[in-house]
Amino acid sequence: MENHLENAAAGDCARDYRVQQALYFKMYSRLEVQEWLVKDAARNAAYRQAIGWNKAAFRGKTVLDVGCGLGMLSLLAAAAGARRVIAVDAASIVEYTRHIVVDNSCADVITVLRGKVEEIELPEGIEKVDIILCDWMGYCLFSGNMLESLIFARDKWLAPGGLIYPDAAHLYLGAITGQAGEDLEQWNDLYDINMGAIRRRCEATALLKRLDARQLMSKVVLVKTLDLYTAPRHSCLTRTHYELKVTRSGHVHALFACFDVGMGQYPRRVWLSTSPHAPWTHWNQTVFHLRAPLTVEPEQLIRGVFSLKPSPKSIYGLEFDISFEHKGRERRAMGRQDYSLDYFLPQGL
Ligand SMILES: C[S@@+](CC[C@H](N)C(=O)[O-])C[C@H]1O[C@@H](n2cnc3c(N)ncnc32)[C@H](O)[C@@H]1O
Repeated sequence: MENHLENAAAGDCARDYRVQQALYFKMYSRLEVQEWLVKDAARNAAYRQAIGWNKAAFRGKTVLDVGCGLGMLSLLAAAAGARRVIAVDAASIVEYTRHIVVDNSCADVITVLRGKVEEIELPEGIEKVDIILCDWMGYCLFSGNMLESLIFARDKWLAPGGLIYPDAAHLYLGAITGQAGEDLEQWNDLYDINMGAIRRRCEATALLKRLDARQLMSKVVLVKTLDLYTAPRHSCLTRTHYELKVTRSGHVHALFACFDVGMGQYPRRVWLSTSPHAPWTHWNQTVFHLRAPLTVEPEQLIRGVFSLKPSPKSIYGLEFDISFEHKGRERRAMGRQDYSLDYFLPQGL
């Protein structure tokens, strides 16, 4: 009986996994989602520069574009002189990518394959690739779980000494104050209505927000570094102590995370940053609201442990466990909060 139940549960999991994956690729088949990416000016400028400034690395090379979408990175690689580009994506949008490739006179260089990178075969005669391009980063760097697909492709096909774009990533944590009306207090009395239920939801959700650099109350600190040449599977798992030094007096309403990725060879290396100081990207910043604000002064410390792991409920989501401690002039505050980040909800899809 127990076995039967276990098998049924395993069956449910597998079905749920397939449903989630189908929804994920359906989302990426929507034009507005791809449009959002190909119109993200800061993101595109970084890829354009990194590939365009490193033409020598691409000339005559075989390139694999993992999750090619509308093929922008493949086209940049072709323009940089790649001999052959294999563009792979499981979303149906790639039927348009085939036309884009033809319309840009690249059909002799770029081959578009529709399928999951974990399931496709490379075209005959290609055993290894010299370069892998992959825009794998999700919200808070790791949501979307695409890093696993990049690692799969790297281990299977990247030739010794081959290159990955981007090949390095850093995740940072900082403290912010809320803009007027943006802190959680607003939900207690919104036009005389108690919306405390939303407040409680916000306290348990990692929210995607476009922060203004003037909201920063501390410098950011590094909580994760990744070298994509060596990163093992499940690299998103993180548990690290952090220490934020406050830079000015006021109230800290939330912690936030942002990331950057590096690509290209020195001295023509390019960094794509999602910091509030950098130009806006579709990744925004990820905000972790505190239940109660901290009253802080310059040089004081907010310290604690930042933990991140894949969501047990969603292949593409993340869960965070963040503790903090702050010794203010008047009182000592300590706390620990859990947050989840669902891949689908933030885009409202
Ligand atoms: C963030 S988009 C990037 C699109 C494109 N590279 C660009 O830069 O505009 C990620 C793409 O990867 C695709 N993708 C994600 N995981 C994949 C996998 N395991 N196999 C094939 N395609 C995948 C998605 O369908 C989506 O189109």
